[in-house]
Amino acid sequence: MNADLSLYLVTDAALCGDRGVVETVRRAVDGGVRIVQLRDKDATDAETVDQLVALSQAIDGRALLVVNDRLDAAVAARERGARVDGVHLGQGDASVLRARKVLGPEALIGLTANSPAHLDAVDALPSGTVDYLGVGVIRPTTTKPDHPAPLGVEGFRGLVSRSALPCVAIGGVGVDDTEALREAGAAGLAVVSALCAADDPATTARQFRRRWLGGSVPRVLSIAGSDPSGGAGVQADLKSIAANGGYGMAVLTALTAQNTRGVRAVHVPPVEFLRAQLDAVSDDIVIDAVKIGMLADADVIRAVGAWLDAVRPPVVVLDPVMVATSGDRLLDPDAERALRDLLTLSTLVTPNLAELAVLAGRDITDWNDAISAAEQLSAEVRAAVLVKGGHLPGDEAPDALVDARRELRQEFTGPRIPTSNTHGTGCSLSSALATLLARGEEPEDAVSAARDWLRESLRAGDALRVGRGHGPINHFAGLWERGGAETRPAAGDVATQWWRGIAEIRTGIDELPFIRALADGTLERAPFLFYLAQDALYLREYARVLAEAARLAPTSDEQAFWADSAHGSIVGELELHASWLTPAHGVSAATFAAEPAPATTAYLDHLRSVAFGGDYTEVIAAVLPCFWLYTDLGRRLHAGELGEYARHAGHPYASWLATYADPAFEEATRRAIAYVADAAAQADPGTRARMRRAFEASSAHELAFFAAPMGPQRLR
Ligand SMILES: Nc1ncnc2c1ncn2[C@@H]1O[C@H](COP(=O)(O)OP(=O)(O)OP(=O)(O)O)[C@@H](O)[C@H]1O
Ligand SMILES: Cc1ncc(CO)c(N)n1
Ligand SMILES: [Mg+2]
Repeated sequence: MNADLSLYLVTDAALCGDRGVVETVRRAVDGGVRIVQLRDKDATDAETVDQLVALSQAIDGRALLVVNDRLDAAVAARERGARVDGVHLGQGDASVLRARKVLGPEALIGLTANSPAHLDAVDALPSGTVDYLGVGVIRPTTTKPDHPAPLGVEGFRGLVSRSALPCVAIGGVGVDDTEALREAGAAGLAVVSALCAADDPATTARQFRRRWLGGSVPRVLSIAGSDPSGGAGVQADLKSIAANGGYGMAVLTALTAQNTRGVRAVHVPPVEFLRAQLDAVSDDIVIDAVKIGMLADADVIRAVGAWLDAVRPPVVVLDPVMVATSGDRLLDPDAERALRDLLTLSTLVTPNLAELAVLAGRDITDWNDAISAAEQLSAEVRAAVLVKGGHLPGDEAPDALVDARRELRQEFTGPRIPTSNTHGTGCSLSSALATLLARGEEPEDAVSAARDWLRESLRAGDALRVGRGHGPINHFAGLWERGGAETRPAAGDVATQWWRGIAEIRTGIDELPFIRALADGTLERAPFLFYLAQDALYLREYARVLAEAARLAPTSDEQAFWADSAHGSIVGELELHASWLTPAHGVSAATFAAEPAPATTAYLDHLRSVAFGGDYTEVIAAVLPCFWLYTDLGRRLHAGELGEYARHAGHPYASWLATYADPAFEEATRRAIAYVADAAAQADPGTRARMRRAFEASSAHELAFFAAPMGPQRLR
């Protein structure tokens, strides 16, 4: 069996807690877990059968399901209609020979092995008895009380090198072990605590996936029609996949005779030949994502559906191509109905407005309508839906990502690019998304990165001069414009873009009563003290996050810089206490040692969750607004831009104002911006999108933090 063992979840009911095993598994599979092992030593056989039935429903074929030890329960669950793919057996459990006999040649059978003697015993079995080995434990772990001495990565490497079978590393495996274990020869990571006890198993699973695939190239298959003019169909898909860093493959559903002005003819090869293409790819190659485009007719749809059901790639992006940009129908009405069944096998569906109306079975008259139709469709087919606003009238080209299961509803807006060269935008977008999702990007980040890339490609389309109708986009604009293999934006452009992106937040800060009163000298003592006390609480924790940035820094310059900044924050915190806790100010220690306000807690939670994720680039993006917004505000206050009185020597808080207009602080901010912008410019598009999200979230928290001293919370 050509199973993808890369991310293997082993359940532990106690660690799943109130969320329960079923919900934990559902979310972990959403995030890219490829194989689930039900392991519950305390459950009775009858309970195990019930759990297998429930898990099989939650997994819904998206990952493999095996059970630890309980061969009879596996058989009984199969009799009740559950899809149980196999068993994992320990050295002391039922014989693997018996398991193979009972479950059949297609079943997945795993065996625990943690010594050379175990490996020799496996070698002595008839070939085809065992599919993979679980080798561990890697580190000491509490989830297996009777575990043997930990192997560590080197012990694992030694055992794996002697094994002819794929080996999954198990026992105390955390996200930070990913690269070392992959490099040591692991076929996958078996994870218990890190996933079962995660806040959100989907996010953690994606983290594992990103790290596992880090540096490697995702293998992305397009199942679509051919457009000989090269702007749409598999031709566009292969270009998009390549432009977004994937290895592209293509299975043809249909050949069209079309150009930039329209479709002249369609030829659909026999469906047996489609099946032969699909099997040829999946029999040999692990597929990280599938993009589905034009499907021609109901037979083709059913063949693709059956193949998907058997292979279950981790990411399926379905672009329900029904009508070409030229207006030509690309699917017959019978097939439009069959298509709905395929949606339930998808991760993400990307209809344009007309397609969404057909799929949701209702009229769509405006953008709000479109979003609610997308929500309805998402709930019905249990997939995320990206509704595309490319065909809306007006100056905006919005898209909206909705996922009813996650109650997610996020809009992406941007000015419409003035061009008629939009042939194949839908194909290109969906393949870019498949590629980014295959790398484990969060769906929101994938959409944001794919849109940035698409917009750049749309802007460069006119210069291609292909055809006299709706011409194609330039998929490689980013690559070619900057010469050679350089696909990266300039650091300066990143900084400008990010700063512009928070313009509304900056204006919001300027307009706060607190800032206005600070600028014109009318700020009262109570809100100012409230602010300072919260700031002292904030700075202490902020220093810890800066220290984490120092810990993760790739160069000693950066390490020293963040460590200095951490030091500066602690000193700042102490100075705040020292300068205001004086009889002259009449402030008691009790007033100053206030409880954190909700805005403070929210900001710190955000910073800590980014720091806990352990990605240097995101941590420095998250700490940047605290430098940048303060320097900017300090400079403008000092220059009297927000009110003349801020310059007055008699300003009640003059000494405090001076600290933020300090040239040394300004220099630190300049360096922080440079480190973050350089890192973002060099990062892959997904990382860049995550960095930007962390930056924007911190900026929004800054606004809320400044609002708190005079906000409704405070006045309550
Ligand atoms: N002129 C434009 N400016 C900016 N973005 C655009 C423009 N036209 C389309 N887009 C974007 O292109 C993507 C495809 O949207 P569209 O609604 O055109 O899909 P589609 O009709 O499926 O495309 P296709 O005709 O290629 O099948 C969306 O992200 C949309 O926002
Ligand atoms: C082959 C093919 N697939 C999709 C589209 C949608 O643009 C097209 N025009 N041609
Ligand atoms: Mg389309």
